[in-house]
Amino acid sequence: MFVLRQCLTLGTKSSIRNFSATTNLVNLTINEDTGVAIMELNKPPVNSLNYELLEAMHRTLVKLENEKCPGMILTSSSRSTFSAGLDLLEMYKPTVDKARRFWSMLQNTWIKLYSTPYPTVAAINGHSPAGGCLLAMSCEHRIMVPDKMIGLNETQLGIVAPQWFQDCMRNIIGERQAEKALIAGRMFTSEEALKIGLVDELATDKEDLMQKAHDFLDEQMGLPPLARSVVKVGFRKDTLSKLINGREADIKMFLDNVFQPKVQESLENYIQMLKKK
Ligand SMILES: CCCCCCCCCCCCC/C=C/C(=O)SCCNC(=O)CCNC(=O)[C@H](O)C(C)(C)COP(=O)(O)OP(=O)(O)OC[C@H]1O[C@@H](n2cnc3c(N)ncnc32)[C@H](O)[C@@H]1OP(=O)(O)O
Repeated sequence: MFVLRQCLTLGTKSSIRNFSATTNLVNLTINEDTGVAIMELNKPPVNSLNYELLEAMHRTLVKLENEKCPGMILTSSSRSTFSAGLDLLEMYKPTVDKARRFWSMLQNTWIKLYSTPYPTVAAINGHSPAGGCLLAMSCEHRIMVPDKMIGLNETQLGIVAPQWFQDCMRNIIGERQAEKALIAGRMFTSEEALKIGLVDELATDKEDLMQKAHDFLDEQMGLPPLARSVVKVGFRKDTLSKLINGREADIKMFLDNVFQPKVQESLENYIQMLKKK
């Protein structure tokens, strides 16, 4: 069961309720006046997406949906990184059961995030490679601080971004740009990402980032919510249905590939390179 611990109630002009999932991997703050939720990933040092973080995100998204959240900002407690993407240790020499459970939770979390009826904005306050970029792309709007990197870099690691990761990118930056970016496993600076439309706005610093995120939500929350969400989900339904109808095949793709000696070798070299940095 999703147990939430109420940590603090601030009686300021805009009352804010702070919650922490029992794991503390996700900090959830809800503004009592506006209902806007801030979901802050909190798995130091780089918010790598392991099973536990994905599960905490999933539970938080279910809670927000049940409570008819009007808008959500996704951000990170790390100073350097929004999310370093999938936790490489989840894919390095896992058991079959562990790998299956991990991939299935990744699917669950993405389906929930991509299909929220309420508006979502990624306040990207740090690097956002691979699975981190997927999270950002799953929100409706992306705002990023300068001088950070974002993109689907899987090819550079000797692995392949799954079809639904690729579809998310194609939906945002178009066929040609996505093809070039995915083949190269290209990481974009914040400024380059703005130029190709991978992010929508740049912010000067964290404060400006959060202000811009709230401004976006204010605008969206002024629209009739049902009409807004029908249009949103209509745009996303093909991408969603492809995964929802092909979940088992997607898990099989992951299991078939992740245990390939070449993939394991690439992962091992990459993990070692990161540790030596
Ligand atoms: C032959 C092919 C056939 C087909 C194959 C198909 C395969 C299909 C299956 C696979 C599909 C999977 C899709 C994958 C998606 C992903 O998301 S993979 C993850 C990609 N992520 C990255 O490349 C990011 C790697 N990290 C970084 O670049 C940097 O860490 C950073 C994010 C830019 C932050 O830099 P900095 O602040 O300098 O921190 P660091 O010192 O580098 O790191 C701190 C510690 O964190 C560890 N770490 C970093 N990233 C990860 C990670 N993703 N997972 C686990 N751990 C990570 C890093 O090792 C450091 O650890 P310590 O040294 O122990 O402190």
